[in-house]
Amino acid sequence: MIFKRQDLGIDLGTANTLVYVKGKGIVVNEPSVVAINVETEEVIKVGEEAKRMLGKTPAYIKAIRPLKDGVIADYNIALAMLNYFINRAQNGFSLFRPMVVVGVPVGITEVESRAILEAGNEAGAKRVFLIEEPMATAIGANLNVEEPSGNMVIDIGGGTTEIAVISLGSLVTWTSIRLAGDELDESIVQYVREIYRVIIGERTAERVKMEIGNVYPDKEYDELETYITGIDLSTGLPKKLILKGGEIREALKPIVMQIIDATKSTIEKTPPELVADITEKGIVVAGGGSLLRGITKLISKETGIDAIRADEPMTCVARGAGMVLDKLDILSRLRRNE
Ligand SMILES: Nc1ncnc2c1ncn2[C@@H]1O[C@H](COP(=O)(O)OP(=O)(O)OP(=O)(O)O)[C@@H](O)[C@H]1O
Repeated sequence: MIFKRQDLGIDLGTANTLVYVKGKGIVVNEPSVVAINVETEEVIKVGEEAKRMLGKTPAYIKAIRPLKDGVIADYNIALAMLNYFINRAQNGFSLFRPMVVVGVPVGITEVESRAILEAGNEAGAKRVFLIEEPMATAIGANLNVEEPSGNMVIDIGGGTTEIAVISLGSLVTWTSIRLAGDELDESIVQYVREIYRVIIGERTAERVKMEIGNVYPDKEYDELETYITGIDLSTGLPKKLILKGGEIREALKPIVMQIIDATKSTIEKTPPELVADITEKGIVVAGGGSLLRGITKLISKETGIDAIRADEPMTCVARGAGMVLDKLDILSRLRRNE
């Protein structure tokens, strides 16, 4: 039993859900996947164990990702997942209902934000606040978002890429595109199908991206390689292949260049004084996509502004969402349930 209220910051992500507890740090960091029994609708597994089942379930079990493009796609499953993670974060029963701050994409609609507010409430939160992901990222990356000076962040997640310039505690310019890690995986699936006539699943594609994915021309990256096994389209039988870093860079390029274009257009919309600040401080890159080899170099080359990967780039949103509970000025401006 817990006798003190424990407020939470949550990154309810398309790929991963993280929960930050004030004073304790990140206490939940698991894939946003739920396995259910389709006959009884009972939840079988949540998180890592459910992710291992993706693409490998018998007919009566379904492994579901309840978020798509950063928003709830399946309300009941998302609620079950949120419930489970909030309970885990609180380590069992608590006497007090927590205040919860959830990171959400900037481009979220009214209906989409209401779904998250309601799910948070039903999952036991006393009050739910929604913070725009780039703002949470910036706070989590320890940028001084309240000063009258431009700070630029790019958060490349699983479902969305969020780009924003922040000054005086608010977003000044931003772009949110529904193109991120999932689409990078999909481009690897397509590449292998087109070039080798072999079908692979999304989990294999994600592994390839993590092991040899790269976006900046470099001999060292060209030489990276990994093995995959897929199904040969012409025989219907398994086929082993070796994939090389150079070809994966080409496969990822169309998506990555759209992220670069969105970054450039955000800079173009930004007032010159703030661009001058950003040029001095650099662009902070976070989210799982910031781990792609060469991404900061590519952003620097394409924009002419230094890009730096945030420390612990995959936990920035959850940490920032938790830390904003102490920033009353910003907290008071966030969307919340009444
Ligand atoms: N080493 C790596 N190289 C490239 N991509 C990676 C690496 N590690 C993780 N990723 C990718 O990062 C993505 C997940 O990032 P993150 O957890 O920041 O997203 P999310 O918060 O769940 O998504 P969103 O913000 O879009 O809702 C996945 O697509 C994953 O494949």
